[in-house]
Amino acid sequence: MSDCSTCPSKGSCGKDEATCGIVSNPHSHIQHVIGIMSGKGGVGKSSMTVLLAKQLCKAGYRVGIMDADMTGPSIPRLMGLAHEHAYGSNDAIEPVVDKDGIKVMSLNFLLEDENQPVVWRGPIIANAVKQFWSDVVWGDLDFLLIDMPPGTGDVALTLMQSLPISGMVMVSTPQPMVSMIVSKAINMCKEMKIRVLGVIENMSYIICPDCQKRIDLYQSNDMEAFLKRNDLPLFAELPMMDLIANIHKDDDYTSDAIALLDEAMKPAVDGLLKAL
Ligand SMILES: Nc1ncnc2c1ncn2[C@@H]1O[C@H](COP(=O)(O)OP(=O)(O)OP(=O)(O)O)[C@@H](O)[C@H]1O
Repeated sequence: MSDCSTCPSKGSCGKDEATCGIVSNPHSHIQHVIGIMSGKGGVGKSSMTVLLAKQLCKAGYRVGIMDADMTGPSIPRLMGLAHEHAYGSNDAIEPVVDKDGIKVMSLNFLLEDENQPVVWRGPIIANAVKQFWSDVVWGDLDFLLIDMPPGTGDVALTLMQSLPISGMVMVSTPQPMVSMIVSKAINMCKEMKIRVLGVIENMSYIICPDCQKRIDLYQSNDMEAFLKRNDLPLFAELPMMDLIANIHKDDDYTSDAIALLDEAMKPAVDGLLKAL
């Protein structure tokens, strides 16, 4: 049964207790449920989910990731957990836990082979994603980050209607077409009465390997106007870097590369904590 007193969205939610369909797992106590959304595919939403989780974990928070991108689940690979499986009984599933203690649930952990496609109709996918909330034993978490499916379709709608999302972080890239599509996702959140907390601009620039100078990839960027139009803060700008593309092998990188990424991600974590 839904229970507003234990809900992470208590105080910021537009649903009413009588009609709310959120059924919490009695073994999960989650303080903040944060969705990571983009509207457009391929902009780095899953990568940003993983980077945020790693940074929050480094800062001492207890973190989980729900991979709700059911037809294109990439979190296991990005977390270096591609060969793991999740196990459980009839009504409880244990998440996979990574080397740093980040708890992860993805449909790929339930498939025999990660290359197996999920050819399911929308309502079945929607039910499966709801089970990631109700049946997974998340335990005590400060943050559950949800890697939302790309776009503003059926599964995104189900998640917004059925899960107590405290706020959404939008991921964009510096192209006008992307910000137009991300605007649709922002407007969807508004309609669903879910607070958009801020924006991470990914693939904003590259760093010259010789002089370490920042090189912006596009001459004109309408991000400032986009943020103003939507009254949103820019949490961080992330460079294109090999380490992000290979985040599952972050142990192989130099401390300089790790420090550079930490520095780029720090404002994103600070922005998120401030917005809550
Ligand atoms: N800043 C970056 N630097 C280098 N590569 C990146 C960066 N951000 C993302 N990538 C790479 O771009 C590809 C797409 O990233 P990712 O899967 O995170 O995007 P997505 O928005 O979640 O995609 P989808 O819509 O398919 O879920 C991946 O191969 C990822 O490694």
